[in-house]
Amino acid sequence: MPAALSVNLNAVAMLRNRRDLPWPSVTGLGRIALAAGAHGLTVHPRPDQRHIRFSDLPEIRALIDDEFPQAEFNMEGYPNEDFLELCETHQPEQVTLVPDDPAQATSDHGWNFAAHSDLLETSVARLKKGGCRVSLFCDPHADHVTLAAAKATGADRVEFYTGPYGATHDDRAAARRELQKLETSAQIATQIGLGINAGHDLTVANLAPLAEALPDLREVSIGHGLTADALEFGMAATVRRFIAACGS
Ligand SMILES: CC(=O)[C@@H](O)[C@H](O)COP(=O)(O)O
Ligand SMILES: NCC(=O)COP(=O)(O)O
Repeated sequence: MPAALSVNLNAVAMLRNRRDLPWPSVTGLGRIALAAGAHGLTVHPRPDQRHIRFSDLPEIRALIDDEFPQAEFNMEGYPNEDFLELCETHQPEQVTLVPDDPAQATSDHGWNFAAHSDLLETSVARLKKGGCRVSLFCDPHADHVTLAAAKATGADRVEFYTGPYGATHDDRAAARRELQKLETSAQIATQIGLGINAGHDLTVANLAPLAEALPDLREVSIGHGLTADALEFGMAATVRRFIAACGS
């Protein structure tokens, strides 16, 4: 079965937040993504709301419930009390717990599962009680001990952090080395019964080799590269609309 695509709306929200105006519409672009066949929508609301605002969450929940009931809402974040309460309120189908510090520009590493086992076990149990699937952000070179610690938290899946793979760009030898690490970790995860998600800096170019190397990949969440492509491939048609609006 091909990996499901969850479209991350953080980049759209960040663009929207440049002005005190309602466009680009986070929910509107979420609707376009789901109508085009995306399996779900991902948001990573951070405490400072610099991308997704907490006020976006009920609209996205309603979009899925009212128009795309088969789709999934995936909320990513650090499991502090505020985030856990947001999840309880908006009931995403999946929560991805990420070890982000509020000062971090973006997510750049997976959990140290053993060091944070108490926090993770408690959070996973609380979220699962509310009916969510729980995934934990995980380094791409995770070994058996690390993945066993992830499994021991009670989580359903891990999301492999693909930033280092994405950073290899067109260095094919480096990309192969990063893929090898992901492939090994993914095999261990599958053996011990953890589902596999992946995300960060994925693109059309690097997605196919990843999917081939990780046959059990369940879901990819993609925002930055997908939004960049949406701008690039939508630019010409948009310029034509504006030229037409300038008059003849
Ligand atoms: C968990 C993760 O990998 C992140 O990629 C994140 O959700 C991206 O968010 P930003 O686009 O806000 O950096
Ligand atoms: N979990 C990763 C994600 O949602 C999107 O990451 P990116 O494509 O914006 O790097």
